[in-house]
Amino acid sequence: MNSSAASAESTGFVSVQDVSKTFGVFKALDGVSLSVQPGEMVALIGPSGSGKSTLLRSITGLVDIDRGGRIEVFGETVQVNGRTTAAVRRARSRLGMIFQQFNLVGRLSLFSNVMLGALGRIPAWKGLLGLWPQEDRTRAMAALHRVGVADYAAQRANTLSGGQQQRGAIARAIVQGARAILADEPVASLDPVSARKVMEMLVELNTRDGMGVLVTLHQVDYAIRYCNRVVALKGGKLVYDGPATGLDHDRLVDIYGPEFEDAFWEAKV
Ligand SMILES: Nc1ncnc2c1ncn2[C@@H]1O[C@H](COP(=O)(O)OP(=O)(O)OP(=O)(O)O)[C@@H](O)[C@H]1O
Repeated sequence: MNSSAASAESTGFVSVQDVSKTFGVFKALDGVSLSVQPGEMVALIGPSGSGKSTLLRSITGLVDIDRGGRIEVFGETVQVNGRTTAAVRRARSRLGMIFQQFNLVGRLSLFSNVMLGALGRIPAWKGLLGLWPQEDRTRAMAALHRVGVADYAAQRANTLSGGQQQRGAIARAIVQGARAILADEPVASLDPVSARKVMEMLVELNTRDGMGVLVTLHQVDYAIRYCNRVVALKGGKLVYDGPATGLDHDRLVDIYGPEFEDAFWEAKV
C-alpha cells in the first residue's frame, strides 16, 4: 500500500474536522466533524436548511469553510485556514458527483455525456471534437450497459426521463474512474421506482466496487433501507452519527420535530 492509500485508510475517503461555515451572520455549519471510510455507504439526513448541501459543497471546494476547520479527501487536505488548496482538483477527479438535477449537457447525447467523464484523461480539445480513444468509448458503453440505459446512448440527454438521466450521471462517474461518490439529493426529483433503481446502483458501486458513498437524502426511509450508517445535521450541527437501526421514534423527533413523518417517502417506521 502506498503512503497516500495508507493515509486515506486512516482518515477515511472524507475527513471533516471541526468545520463551520458562516454566510454573513448565519452559521450554516457549526463545528461538524465526520470521517467516512472508503468502503462505507453513509446517508446524510436532516431537515431542510440543516446544512447538508453546504457540507457536500465544502468537501468539493465549492464553498470555502471558516478558518479553524479542515477537510481532507483521500488523505489530502483540500480546505484549511478558510481556503481551498491545490489538492482540490485531484480530489474532484477522484470523486464522482451526482446531483438532484442530473447535471448532464441537455443538447449532447447520453453517450457524449458519459464520455465527458473521461475528459480528465485526454486533452480538452480532443474531447470537444469527439476524438475519444477507443478504450474510453468501450468503457462508456460498458458503463451504460451496467446502469441499464445503453439503448438510449444516442438520444439527447434532455429528451430522457429523470431516472434515465440520473443513471447516465452514474455511468459518467464510472467512466471518470471515481473512487468514491458524493451524491446530493440524487433521488429527490425521481418517481419512487426510478429512485429505488438509482439507490440500488449506488449500493452496487459501494458493495461491488468498494466505492465510498456519502449521499444526502430527504427521505429517511431510503437512508434506513440503503445505508448502514446515518449522519444527521440539525441547524448546522451534527446531532446523530450511528447505525440506521438507531433512528428510533425519539431520535427522529429530535432531528425533525414532531412532524418527522413528513420526512418519509414510502414506508413509515
Ligand atoms: N450562498 C449562500 N448564501 C447565504 N446563505 C446560504 C448560502 N448557501 C446556503 N445558505 C443557507 O445555509 C443553510 C443551509 O443550506 P443547505 O442548502 O446546506 O441546507 P440543506 O440541508 O441542504 O437543505 P435542503 O434539504 O433544503 O436542500 C440554509 O439556511 C441556506 O439558506
